[in-house]
Amino acid sequence: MPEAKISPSMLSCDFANLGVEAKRMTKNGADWLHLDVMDGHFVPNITLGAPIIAALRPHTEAYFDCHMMVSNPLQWIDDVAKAGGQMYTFHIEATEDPLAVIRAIHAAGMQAGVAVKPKTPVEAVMGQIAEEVDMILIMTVEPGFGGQRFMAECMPKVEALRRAYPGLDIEVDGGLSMETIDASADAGANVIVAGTGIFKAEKPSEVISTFREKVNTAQARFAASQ
Ligand SMILES: O=C(CO)[C@H](O)[C@H](O)COP(=O)(O)O
Repeated sequence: MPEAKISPSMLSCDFANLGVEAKRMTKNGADWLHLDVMDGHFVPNITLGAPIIAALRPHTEAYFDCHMMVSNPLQWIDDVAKAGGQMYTFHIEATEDPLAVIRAIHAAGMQAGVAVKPKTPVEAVMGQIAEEVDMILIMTVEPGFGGQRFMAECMPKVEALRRAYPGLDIEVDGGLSMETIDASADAGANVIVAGTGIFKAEKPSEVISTFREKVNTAQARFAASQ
């Protein structure tokens, strides 16, 4: 049964204090840190890249969950691996040869994730791709910016994946909060990314522990029904 992993999106942190913010999240119970890499081409925004990941690496032992919103996913694999990235999640929409990208990520010593945008059908990552990746990310907003509305209409994709791949890590990202966690957990997601919902909360530790409890309860229910 895949366990809950809560991955605060550093997109919502104080970028002038990245190391302090990373430590604040792990102190509050975060399992992973979600690093949103944007290149200004795949999405209309620019955030951080390998040099900043490398600068952050000595400040925390947290697992670096790198979400690569870039138009050429092969280009950054070695840089991110050297910088200390551990999960390298690329977008299925950004490549014509996803298996080559997955294999290059594994060859660089990282885990491989594949992400799908809200309008991309889940079938695009099922079959051979799902069998080779370590995680599938179902975007619940259009990638590019934090603070957007959660798209519940993406939940059937999570349900279909969980039915087909009971042991797979399935991540959701975008608009996750105390109001939207139930829909995500009940659909079968076990890796929860939240920026605004955690960083802007009065008590981030309570949000993180609630997310974890809801995911683990839903996963146990799902396992019992198998
Ligand atoms: O990938 C992202 C945007 O592309 C962010 O991780 C995501 O939107 C998180 O922010 P929030 O929880 O505020 O929606």
